[in-house]
Amino acid sequence: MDYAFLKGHGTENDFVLIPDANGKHELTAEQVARLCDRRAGIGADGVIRVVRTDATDDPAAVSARGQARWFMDYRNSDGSLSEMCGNGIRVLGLYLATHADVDPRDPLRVATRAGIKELTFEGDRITVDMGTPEVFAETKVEVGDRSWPATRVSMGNPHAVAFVDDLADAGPLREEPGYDREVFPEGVNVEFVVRRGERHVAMRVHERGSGETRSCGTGACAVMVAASLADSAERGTPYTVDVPGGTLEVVWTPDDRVLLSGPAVLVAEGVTDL
Ligand SMILES: N[C@@H](CCC[C@H](N)C(=O)O)C(=O)O
Repeated sequence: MDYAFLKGHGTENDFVLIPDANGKHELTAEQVARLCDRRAGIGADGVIRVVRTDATDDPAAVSARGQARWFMDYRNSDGSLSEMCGNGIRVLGLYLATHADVDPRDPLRVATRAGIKELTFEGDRITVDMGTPEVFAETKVEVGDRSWPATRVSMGNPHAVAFVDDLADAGPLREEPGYDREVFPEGVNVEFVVRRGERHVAMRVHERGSGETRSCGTGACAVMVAASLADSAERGTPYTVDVPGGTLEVVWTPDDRVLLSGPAVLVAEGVTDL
């Protein structure tokens, strides 16, 4: 069956969007993997089904009815579900502001599996209020025979943030880094970070369910939280987070919310039967 799609990215973290206002296109894991296939499919780090909260029975959408009109049904490229995607939700916001009756002069509330998030638009920059981070006891991550202590942060989805001497230390990241499966029974996104200057870091990420990607919005937030704690930085101090695909800005506000800002781009739209 043919259905519409769009392709977009946020700092080169790329997504296939499936507009599904009326909830007619439930996706299987196999379908998501086909769409994300970079040779036989459209190619992406993940798929976002854009569905109205009153048109799906996903519990996160059901509980957001009356507070958010749209739900981000996010899948990693292997078909697995994730709670949250910081770049994806900004691309979804751009799609709604350009293709639906969403006025970008107003804040937009979007339901996710990690709760309702609010987006604000400023030209081609979109900011998402990611809510309050949770920081847990230190853990560790491994690549080959190397291992690093890591800060465990939840941005609604799980992250382990390791400060390294050089981003090349993580190697080609073709395989999933090692981590404590008791701490992360549902897998984890692993970030490798170096300092670039004051309140300025650079990272690489191995995403749960997608492999190494060129950016990760929730990952950038987790990295900023870990760096800010290590720096004992005053809340409200903006951090610049360089990712392979661009640059993101992250602020941890005095009222304990993490704001993620960066570009979002739509590059194509069409019809597929994948
Ligand atoms: N790229 C995303 C995160 C996508 C989900 C992640 N792989 C997970 O499984 O939690 C972002 O921009 O945050």
